Amino acid sequence: MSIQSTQFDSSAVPATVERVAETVLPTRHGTFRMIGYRDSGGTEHVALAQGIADDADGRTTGAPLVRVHSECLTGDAFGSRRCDCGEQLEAALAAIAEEGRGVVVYVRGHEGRGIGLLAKLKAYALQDQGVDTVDANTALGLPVDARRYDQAAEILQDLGIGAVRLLSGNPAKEEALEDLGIAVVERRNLPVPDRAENAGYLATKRERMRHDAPPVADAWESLLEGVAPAAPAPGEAEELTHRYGYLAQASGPLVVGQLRQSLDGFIASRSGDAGLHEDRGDHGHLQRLRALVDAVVVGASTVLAEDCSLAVEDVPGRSPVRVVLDAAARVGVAARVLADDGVPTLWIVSGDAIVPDGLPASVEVVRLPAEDFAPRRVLDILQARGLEKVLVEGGGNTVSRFLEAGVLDRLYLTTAPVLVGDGVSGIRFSGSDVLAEARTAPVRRFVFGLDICTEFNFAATR
Ligand SMILES: Nc1nc2c(ncn2[C@@H]2O[C@H](COP(=O)(O)OP(=O)(O)OP(=O)(O)O)[C@@H](O)[C@H]2O)c(=O)[nH]1
Ligand SMILES: [Zn+2]
Repeated sequence: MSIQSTQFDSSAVPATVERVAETVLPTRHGTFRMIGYRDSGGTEHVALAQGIADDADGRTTGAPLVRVHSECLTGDAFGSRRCDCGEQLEAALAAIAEEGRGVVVYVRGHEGRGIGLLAKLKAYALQDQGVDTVDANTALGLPVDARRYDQAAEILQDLGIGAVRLLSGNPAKEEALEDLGIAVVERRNLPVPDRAENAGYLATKRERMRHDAPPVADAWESLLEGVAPAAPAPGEAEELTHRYGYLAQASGPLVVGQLRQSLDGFIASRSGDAGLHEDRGDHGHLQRLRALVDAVVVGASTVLAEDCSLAVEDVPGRSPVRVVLDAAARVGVAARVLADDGVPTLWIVSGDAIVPDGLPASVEVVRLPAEDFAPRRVLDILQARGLEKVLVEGGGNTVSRFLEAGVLDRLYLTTAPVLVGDGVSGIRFSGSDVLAEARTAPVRRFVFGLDICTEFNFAATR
């Protein structure tokens, strides 16, 4: 059953609003005019406005952004994730501040779609037992939606607004305002991601209350914003969410290692020829890892062998801060990791290493005692700079040192389908005489072209 319209006949009792107070409200989205109203039933409402009532007669030109926001104590004040109200309110204030123009009409008395706070909590209790939001109201003998919009319309009229671009996913709001004489020239959904906790509620709003379906969000863009889509589309979106969701959403320190080596465990030939990495099946995977971390760590030998830039290429995303571990300062000024390309670099060298003059301002030289290049120490330096998510990218020696020090939360060990026989080692560490002590952890396995990647989840073993 689809609920076709609000069930309250708003023409029955006019809700005359009276302007009672006006002040300013500085918020994290900038300063708003705040205008307080009381309706004839005694309910108090507020409007937060920027840049309106701009013509000589105090009328508002054009059609500003307007959010008619239904009071929701749990979502707006407590940040509840049962609904999306709090995030919609934030997004509306942000959108208005960005245009420098618009209004949020905050409608009190709309709590619980007009049934009140405690009735909403009772409805939540029923939903905890599996009833959806529509049937929960009905089971309580209450209307599915009892909201009226005449106060909001009157407030808009008081602010000289006759036409709006409405920030809402609810067509019933648009219809109600149109009926009350406000022209809705456009209606758009606020870009608020679905959360695992509110996915069911939002799905019911869409299926049974005519709310707009969300725009098909680009899963990768959401991951870059630190949100794993709750219901990614099957295919690539689902794969990326499954593979990188933990990394995108992590808050706090997280250290990921990656290394690509030949099937027999080498990263280059005896003479240092690293040609096996020119055409890597896991190229996209490496780029995505870089895009999701704050900093990427490499050893000097890798920089000397490959002159890599460590930048994010071929996928959307920001390049991480580069961290070059180079006790003897062997990397030359011409190296791409030291280039002035908009990406900061921490060049970690020993106390007495000689560093050339004329480094770009984007390169910070950090000096450590030569005997103190321990992975833990390096991570502390990064953390002190707010670089929490770290990718240890190479080479074999560096990744092995971080592995042996027990600081890797995950390791992506990728094997290329070649046998090198003898050469520069990939993962090597002191190990144990007892095979039962061999390093292991829960694993996931990914196929990237002809490469096979094994992800060790060491964090899960701690
Ligand atoms: N009765 C009831 N009310 C709810 C529930 N979840 C949220 N609400 C209330 O619903 C109101 C917001 O309505 P929504 O349907 O989420 O959204 P909308 O305002 O119609 O549409 P948008 O403009 O897109 O936000 C707020 O007053 C909330 O308190 C619920 O499970 N039951
Ligand atoms: Zn809510």
